[in-house]
Amino acid sequence: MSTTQTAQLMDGTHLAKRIVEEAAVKAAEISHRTGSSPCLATVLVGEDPASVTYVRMKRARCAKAGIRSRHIALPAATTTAELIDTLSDLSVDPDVHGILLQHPCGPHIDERAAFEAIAPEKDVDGVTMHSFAALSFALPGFVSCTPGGIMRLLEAYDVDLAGKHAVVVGRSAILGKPAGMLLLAKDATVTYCHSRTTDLSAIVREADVVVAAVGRPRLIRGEDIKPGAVVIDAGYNPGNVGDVDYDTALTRARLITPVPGGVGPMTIAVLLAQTVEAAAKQLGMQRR
Ligand SMILES: Nc1nc2c(c(=O)[nH]1)N[C@@H](CN(C=O)c1ccc(C(=O)N[C@@H](CCC(=O)O)C(=O)O)cc1)CN2
Repeated sequence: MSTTQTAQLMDGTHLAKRIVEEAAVKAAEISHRTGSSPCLATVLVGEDPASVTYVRMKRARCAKAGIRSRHIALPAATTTAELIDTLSDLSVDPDVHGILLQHPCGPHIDERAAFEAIAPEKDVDGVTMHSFAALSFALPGFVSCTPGGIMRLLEAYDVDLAGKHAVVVGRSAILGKPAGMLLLAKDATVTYCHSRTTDLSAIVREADVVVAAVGRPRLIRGEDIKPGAVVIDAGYNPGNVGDVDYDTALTRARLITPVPGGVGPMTIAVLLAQTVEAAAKQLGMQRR
C-alpha cells in the first residue's frame, strides 16, 4: 500500500471564518437598522465536559460576530417538563431570536419532546420536526448545523453530487438523517448505513462520497475508501479523532475533511449564520 497523500484537505476552518465574517457584517447591519442585535439563547442541561466546551465555543464565536448570547445552565436533574418550560419561555421572548439546546441532554430527558418546544422561527440549530420536514421537501428553513456545514463544504470544493453514490454512515436525527436528505436534494443516490448494516466495508467501497457520522473512532477503514472518493468525517470523538481512519484514507481519497479543522468549525458557522437570518426575519428586515 502506498503511503503518499493524494487527497486535498477541505479546510473547514477557513470557510467557517468567511461565513462568520459575513454573519458579523449582517449582524452589524441589523443592529444599525433596528437598534437590536441578534441574540442566541444557549441551553445546557448538566455539565458534560464536551458539551460545556462546545457551548463555550459557540458563545465565544457569537461574541466575536456581534451576536449576543444568553446562556441558561440547567442542573443535570432537570426534568423534561422543566426543560420544555424553559424552551417555551424562550420561544415567546421577543429579545431572543435563536435557540440552541445542546445535545445530549442526558438519558432521563425526552430530547425529541424538548426540541419540539422550540418555536420553528427560532430553530436556528435545525432540530425540530418542522425544520426536518422543510429540509426533506427542499423547502426554505433552517438546516441542522452539521449537515448544513457539510453541504457548504461540498459546494465550496465544487463537488458535483448528481448521480453520485453517497454513503451516510449514521442515522441520528441531527446528523446522519438530515445529511442524507440534503444529499438526496442534490440528486445523489443515498445509502444509509447504521449499527444493523451488514458488511459496512462492502458498501463504503462503492461510495463516491462518504459521510461518516456515528461517533466511533476510526470505524471507517482507510482501505475501504474508493480511490478518488470524497470523504467527510463528521465524527465527534474524544481527543479530536474522527470516524475515519484518516492516515490511510488520505492516500486514497480525492478530497477529505480533517479532524479537527473540517466539519466542526462549519457547524458553529452555520449556527451563527442562521441566528442572524432568524433575527433579520423577526426584526422585520427580510422575508424567508
Ligand atoms: N444541539 C446540538 N448539539 C450538538 C451538535 C449540534 O450541532 N447541535 N453537534 C455536536 C457537537 N458540536 C456542537 O454542538 C460541535 C462539535 C465540534 C466542534 C468543533 O469545532 N470541533 C473542532 C475541534 C474542537 C476542539 O479543538 O476541541 C474541530 O472539529 O475542528 C463544533 C461543534 C453534538 N451536539
